[in-house]
Amino acid sequence: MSDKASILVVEDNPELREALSDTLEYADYRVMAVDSGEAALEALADRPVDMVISDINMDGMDGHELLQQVRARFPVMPVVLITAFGSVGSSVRAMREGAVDYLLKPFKPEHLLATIEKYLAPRVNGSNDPVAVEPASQQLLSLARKVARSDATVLISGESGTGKEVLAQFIHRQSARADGPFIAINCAAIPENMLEATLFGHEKGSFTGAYQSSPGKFEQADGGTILLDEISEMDIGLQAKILRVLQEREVERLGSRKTIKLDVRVIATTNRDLRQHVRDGKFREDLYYRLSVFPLAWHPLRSRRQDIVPLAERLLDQHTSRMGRTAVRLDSEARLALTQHDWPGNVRELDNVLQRALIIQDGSAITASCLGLNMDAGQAPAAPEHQPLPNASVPAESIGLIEQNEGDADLSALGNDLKQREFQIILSTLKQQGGRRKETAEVLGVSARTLRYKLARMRDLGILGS
Ligand SMILES: Nc1ncnc2c1ncn2[C@@H]1O[C@H](COP(=O)(O)OP(=O)(O)OP(=O)(O)O)[C@@H](O)[C@H]1O
Repeated sequence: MSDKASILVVEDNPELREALSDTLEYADYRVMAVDSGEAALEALADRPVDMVISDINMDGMDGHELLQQVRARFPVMPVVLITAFGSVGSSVRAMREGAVDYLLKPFKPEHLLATIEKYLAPRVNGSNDPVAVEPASQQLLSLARKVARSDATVLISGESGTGKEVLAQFIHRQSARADGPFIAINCAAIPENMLEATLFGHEKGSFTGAYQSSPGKFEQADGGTILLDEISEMDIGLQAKILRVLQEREVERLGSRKTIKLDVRVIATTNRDLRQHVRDGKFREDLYYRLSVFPLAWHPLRSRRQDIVPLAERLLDQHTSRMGRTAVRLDSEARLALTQHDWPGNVRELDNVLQRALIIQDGSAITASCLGLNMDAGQAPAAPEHQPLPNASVPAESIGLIEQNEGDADLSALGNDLKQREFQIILSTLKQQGGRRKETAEVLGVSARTLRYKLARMRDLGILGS
């Protein structure tokens, strides 16, 4: 996958469009150029874009309206509007409506590039950064990026395997402490009687077996970040000591009276509802408030289905390159099966399923049957390889019926099963028609426009590649 940022240029003047595209391509951006607001929305539905640069004065949908539509669909997408010389009103309006900036015609290529650099988020598809395609995940990442710039304590919550540690590392890397250490400690994995010494360090002879002095994790993290993973599992007595460290920013090793000043950013994670834990008397309320200065929550994977396939592709890339194997892709039915599954074990479960699939798969593609997901109770079986041509009236009805529920983006809601079957029918018909959309629409008894819309939705969910 390319790591270049992708820019959508919207300009109805062909010469200017070409000049913009050339400048951007020359600067090593991936460029998509379209001539209208309507075409821009189609392009955005079709493939991932990092930034939109649009002219204001265009026939049909103008730049202001496009800005509104983009903001409604992709709230964190930076949009820069190009305004005509002298139209101060337009530029003010653009900023008020949420454009990150405007460019006044005529502008120099350097000015265009500097503006882009300023607003383009650091690439999130670098091999270590969290995958975030679902708008809610992108928002979380954008919040994380903002908080990274401060020294605020962060509490990351989320079910097990959602990516809390990945997010904590991301915050560290995005912070001014990036060159300092990142020290993670799993509070649930260390025996209770050892946790205190592990965190705070100890002096020689401070307890039986302490033959040498040793710094604790807090000291090791000095100048960097400490991650207190699964903090909810920490003994209530130790919680008081952590609170003191957070307040005083200093530690004392076990068996020592010397205080050691600390410069550490603290990130904690929990897969429990920490507030409930407080109500149950198992977690100190004062520590809870200290930690949750800036709370961030990962949704479970089943609530961010657009992340599933991109995550799967990232994980597959990582495994195949580690194994020295050539790249392996997911076929359409595998993508569908992945998107359908509810992932109670979140990304960790996804990773396990993919590793298992890599072992049993012997071609260059992973199919739905390699994943073994349809064996789970409650899952609709994946479409067979050669599904008979569906009766035209069935999908036509189902498409019409589902159309009424289009606003309902949560596939796990009622009607989920029907939608999944619809996707399977579209896929198998497309396959039978050799990918020809016109014929596929005819067989399904729907308009080309409806089919295009359905395919764009399937692409959004990662069921179809772009
Ligand atoms: N957004 C993401 N992008 C890339 N990889 C991810 C992402 N989220 C999770 N992973 C991968 O999934 C696995 C689980 O992630 P992680 O350990 O961060 O989860 P966790 O929420 O901290 O889990 P636990 O609560 O069980 O400790 C890791 O292998 C991680 O690399």
